[in-house]
Amino acid sequence: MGVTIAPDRWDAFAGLADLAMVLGADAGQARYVGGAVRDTLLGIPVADVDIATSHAPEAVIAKLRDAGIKAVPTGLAHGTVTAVLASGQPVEVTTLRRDVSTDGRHALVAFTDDWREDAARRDFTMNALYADPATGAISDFFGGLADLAARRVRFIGDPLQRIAEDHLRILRFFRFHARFGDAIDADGLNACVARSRDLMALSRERIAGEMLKLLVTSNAVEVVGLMVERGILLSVLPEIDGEGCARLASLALREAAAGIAPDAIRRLAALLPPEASEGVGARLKLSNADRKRLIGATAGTGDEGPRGLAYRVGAAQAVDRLLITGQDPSTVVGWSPPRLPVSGGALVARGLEKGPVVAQALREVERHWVAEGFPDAARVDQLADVVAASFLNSSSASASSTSSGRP
Ligand SMILES: Nc1ccn([C@@H]2O[C@H](COP(=O)(O)OP(=O)(O)OP(=O)(O)O)[C@@H](O)[C@H]2O)c(=O)n1
Repeated sequence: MGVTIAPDRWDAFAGLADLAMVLGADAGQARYVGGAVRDTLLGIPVADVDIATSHAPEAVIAKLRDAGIKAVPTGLAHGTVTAVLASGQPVEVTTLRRDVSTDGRHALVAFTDDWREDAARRDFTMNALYADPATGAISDFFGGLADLAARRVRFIGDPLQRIAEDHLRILRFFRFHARFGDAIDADGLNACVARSRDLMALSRERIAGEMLKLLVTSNAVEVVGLMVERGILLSVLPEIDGEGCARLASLALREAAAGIAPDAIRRLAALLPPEASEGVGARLKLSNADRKRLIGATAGTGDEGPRGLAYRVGAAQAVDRLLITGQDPSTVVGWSPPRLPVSGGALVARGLEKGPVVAQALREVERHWVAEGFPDAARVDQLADVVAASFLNSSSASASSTSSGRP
C-alpha cells in the first residue's frame, strides 16, 4: 500500500468521520481534499478540513439534514455547502466540479462525478490530493505526492492555463513556495513572471489576503525578494522602494531574535516606505484597525523609552515600532500599561482650583510618572505634592506680579 493517512489522524475534528460517512465515504463518494490533506502529510497542524463529494449540492443538504447536521448553503453556484459539526467547526463540502469557462477572476463550473476532472481544475499538484476517510488511501492523479516529498510547488498541467483560469494563482504559487518550497519550479516561475500584469485585474481584497498570508511564511524574506526582482510585486505594490526588502529582512531577524511571531501588517509596514502606508492601506481595503496599525508602525518611537512609548500608543503598536526601528521590545512584550494612580480630585484636594489647571497639572504628574518608569502610588503622591505646590506657587507669583503692576 502506498502513502495513507490513518483515519485516526482526523480525530481532533470530533464528528468529522461521521460527517464523511453520512456523505457516503465508505462507498467512495466523499474524500478529504486540499490543504488539510497536504498539511497532514507534511505533519503540519490543520485548522480546517474540506470535503469533496460526488453528490450534488441539494443531495448534500438533504443528507446532512437527515443526519441532524447543520447545513449552510454558502456557495451553491460553486457547489459548496458548509456543514457545521457539533463542536461548531465548519467543514466545506464541495461537489466535484470541472470548469466550463473562466475570465481569470470568476469561474463557471459544472458538476461531475469524476475525481480526476475535479483534481485537474485545481492549482497545484500538492493541493489536489484526496484522502479516503475510511481507508486512508490517497488519490494522487498528478504526481502531488512526489512533489510534496520534493517540496516542489508545481502547477497541474500548463501553468499559463492555470493562471489564466485564476490570476490569484500567481500569488498562491509564491505563497506556497515560501511556505513549503525547496528549489523553485522554473516553469511555474516563468509563467508567473510572464503573466504578472494579470494581477492588476484582481480584486484588491483577494490580493491583500494572499499578500498578508505570504508575508508571514517561513521563507517570506527570500521569496518577496525574488518577487521584487522578477517584477511580480510591481503589479501589486508598486510603492516598494529600493530598501524595502532589506528592511523586511532586518525586521524578520529581529522578530526571530526577540521570539516574537511574524506579523503580516508589521512586515508590510517594513516593506513599504513610511509615506506609502496610508495609500496602500486604503487601496488594499484593509480594515480600519489594520490601516491604523500599518500607518502607526513606522511613525517613530520618540525618546520616552519602550514602556513610555507603549503607554502612549499601546503595547502592540510599540512592539511594531521598536522592532521596525531596531530597538529591543522585550520590556513591553506582554506588558499592560498601568493607569495613572492619581486623579484630578487629588490635585484639587491639594489646593488647585477646579478647571483647566487641574488637567494641566495632571499631565505634568503623568509626565514625571512615565519618565520615572511608572513608580507606585506612594511615589505618585509625592509627585502630586510637588506638582501641585509648583502650580500653586506659580499662580500666586503671577497673582502678586499682576497686583504689583510689574511686567
Ligand atoms: N485559486 C485557487 C484556490 C484554491 N484552489 C483549490 O482549493 C483548495 C482550497 O483552497 P484554500 O482553502 O484557499 O487553500 P488551502 O490549500 O486549503 O491552503 P491554506 O488554507 O493553507 O491557504 C486548494 O487546496 C486547491 O485545491 C485552487 O485550485 N485554486
